Amino acid sequence: MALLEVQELEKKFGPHYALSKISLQIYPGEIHALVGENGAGKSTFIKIITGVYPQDGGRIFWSGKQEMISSPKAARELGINVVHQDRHLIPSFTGLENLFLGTDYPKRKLTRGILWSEMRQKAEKLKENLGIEIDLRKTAMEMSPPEKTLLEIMRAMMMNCRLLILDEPTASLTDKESELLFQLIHKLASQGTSIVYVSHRMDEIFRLADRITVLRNGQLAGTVNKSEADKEMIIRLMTNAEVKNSIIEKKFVPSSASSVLKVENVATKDGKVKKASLNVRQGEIVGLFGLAGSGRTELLEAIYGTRPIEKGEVHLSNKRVHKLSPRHSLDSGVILIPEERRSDALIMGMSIRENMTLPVLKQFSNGLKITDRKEKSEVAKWMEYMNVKASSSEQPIHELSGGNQQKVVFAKALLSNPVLFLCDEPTQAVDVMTRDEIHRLLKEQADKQCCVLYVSSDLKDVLDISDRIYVLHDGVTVAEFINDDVTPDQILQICYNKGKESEPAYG
Ligand SMILES: Nc1ncnc2c1ncn2[C@@H]1O[C@H](COP(=O)(O)OP(=O)(O)OP(=O)(O)O)[C@@H](O)[C@H]1O
Repeated sequence: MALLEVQELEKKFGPHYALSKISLQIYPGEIHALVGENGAGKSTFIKIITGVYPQDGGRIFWSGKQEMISSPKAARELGINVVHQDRHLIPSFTGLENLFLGTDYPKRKLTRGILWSEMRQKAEKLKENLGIEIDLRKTAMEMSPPEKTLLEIMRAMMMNCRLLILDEPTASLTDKESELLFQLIHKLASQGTSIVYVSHRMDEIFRLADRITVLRNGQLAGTVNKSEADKEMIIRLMTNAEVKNSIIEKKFVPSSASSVLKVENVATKDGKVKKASLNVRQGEIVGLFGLAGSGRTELLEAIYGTRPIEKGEVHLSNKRVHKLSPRHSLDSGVILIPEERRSDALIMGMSIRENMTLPVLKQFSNGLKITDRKEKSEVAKWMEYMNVKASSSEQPIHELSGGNQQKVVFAKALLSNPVLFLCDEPTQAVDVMTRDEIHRLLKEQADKQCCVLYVSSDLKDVLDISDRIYVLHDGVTVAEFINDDVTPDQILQICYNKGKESEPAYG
């Protein structure tokens, strides 16, 4: 019997169906992947079965019994837990405190004092059962992304989870860290826990899933056994179109080409970047790869001017910048596409149009007022170009799916005609077609004599797009490769062999 069965599930936002007559079953111990283009309805489905949204139609059965999942608490009581991309941990709490969050701490009968030793014992037992090595004395903010994911999975299992939903769990993990996470997922499934695995990364889906459900425009495009499917078939189900294989040609930009960015021995005040040196030339796409905690985001922030530097020099177009700041970067045509785009790149209360044109309103002014027509036609052009799925440019940005928000961030960046893109995980959470689209677009920009510094935790992503690659380890740039015949292994060897301290925390 299915653990979870939904029949003809529906959800409407205004006149628009986000989900229409979805029926599927999840069996005990099954790893079930849920895939679909950005805006296909995956998050809406998860929100309904975890009690965040009420359904507008259809039925939900749990172990054969019809249920109304009216709140997240009701979902947890049934045994349904979700680990989100935006992790739900309290940063200043220790691992142990976070683990017991939302549960009744065990207390002494008379004094009501918390029984920490009992909590520790329970946590240790769970760690042993799951084969997890993690230091629960660390606070959540001291933990690396894989450690946080583990902690959330442990927390779910603490609550007797029977259906664990993982929403893009590998988004900021490297291949090796992901591989270890997969082992844990298999272990959970073999112990009887059902897994719903949401991801845009096809390799992982085929590596992990028993069955794959594809959503398209809020409808069920199909559920298939992995053994009977291949990537092309899944993409066809997602898009209803033939697969285009786009390979980005790498180019060799000679060292005599004019330098747009030069970073020399930069160290940040907080010590996250210790000694970084690199250069990016006109027309070039340069990848920056490192494990979680290597300082890749921090280096981009230092260059952009949001993370103070203590030592070293940054030169833009051969001029040393003495006072790095976001204002100076914007004025110099440097754009940062941040990893935390929801909080750092978009204003959730504003519309798509307002978000896109806010930094460049001057472009649309005739000296006296903003010319609406010009603004709207530019916005429409970029929305079409980026294939943003929305009811209109006036739709509030918070109503868009995660991937469509990412597309708006890109469109906004393009509107300001940058000379240098600093991209931090730009393809995170976007579907495979949009990933190719973003690559193509950056390539086009580079061909127009712009240039790109590209950070991604997905090594394949870096190898697919970059002309040259720097490797960052513990805040230090330790290697540089021309991306002609360099292999993923060569790069990972450097990352892992440079220091044992960056070993991921799995047992
Ligand atoms: N609160 C809301 N108000 C209005 N429309 C919404 C709301 N939440 C989602 N939608 C719409 O419902 C549709 C499905 O969105 P959903 O977030 O479920 O997609 P998704 O498959 O999870 O996409 P992604 O891969 O980009 O995260 C989209 O068209 C989205 O704009």
